[in-house]
Amino acid sequence: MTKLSVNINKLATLRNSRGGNVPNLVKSAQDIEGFGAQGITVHPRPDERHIKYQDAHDLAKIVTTEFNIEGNPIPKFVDLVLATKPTQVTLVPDAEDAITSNAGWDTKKHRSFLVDVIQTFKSAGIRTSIFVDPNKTMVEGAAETGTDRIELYTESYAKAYAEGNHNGIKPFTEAAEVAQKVGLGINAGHDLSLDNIKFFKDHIPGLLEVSIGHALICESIYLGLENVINMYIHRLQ
Ligand SMILES: CC(=O)[C@@H](O)[C@H](O)COP(=O)(O)O
Ligand SMILES: NCC(=O)COP(=O)(O)O
Repeated sequence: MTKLSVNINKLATLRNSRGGNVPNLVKSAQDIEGFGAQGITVHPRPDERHIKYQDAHDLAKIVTTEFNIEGNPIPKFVDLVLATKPTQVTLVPDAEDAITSNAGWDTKKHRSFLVDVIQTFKSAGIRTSIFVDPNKTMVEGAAETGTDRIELYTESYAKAYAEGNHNGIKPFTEAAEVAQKVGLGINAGHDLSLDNIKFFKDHIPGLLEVSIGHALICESIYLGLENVINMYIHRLQ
């Protein structure tokens, strides 16, 4: 079975746009779990443009499924993860000014840095995953860092699939086969959606978990519109 971890960054974006606490992230996470999701993901960025560091503390107290914190392991992120002790930390090499994550780790170049930081998290009992492109060398390099899992960066697959090109899955299937050979668990994420998730799942052996945020929240808004508009109309009669 592949677990669904819902990334709630976008709910925080919405909340922050008005100040205040609507939508309430803690209640949303509890409801998302109640609706069947098997995990909650957050990706606090250094500027706290959506998830605030305090959100990670608050969520750590109430998430009963798998709590996954993603981010670039700068010192204050490392401290946050060690203080909140999520089920999993996913290391992402994103620049401070990146709009969203846009590349996986160069696991060869950053090997010794990754070995150290992964050891720090694993010693604290936190499962580790590192964000990588679907590239054989990078996946083999990931195995040398001591990480438990990799997260395959799926943007290129999602883009190709949206353009009707199903060959975009090939490097991901190959990367997953390499990961299985070297004993790494496999997660995936970025731009996965209701449209592309089934084909992805069907072609990735051993897919343990997907984290999905942007599309899932957009789909929820769109698929909820009719219901909510009808509720307003009913109250206005
Ligand atoms: C790591 C990853 O793939 C990202 O998709 C990320 O978690 C989303 O971050 P933003 O919500 O800031 O775009
Ligand atoms: N790790 C990927 C993630 O958490 C969500 O990415 P996206 O669905 O917001 O692109």
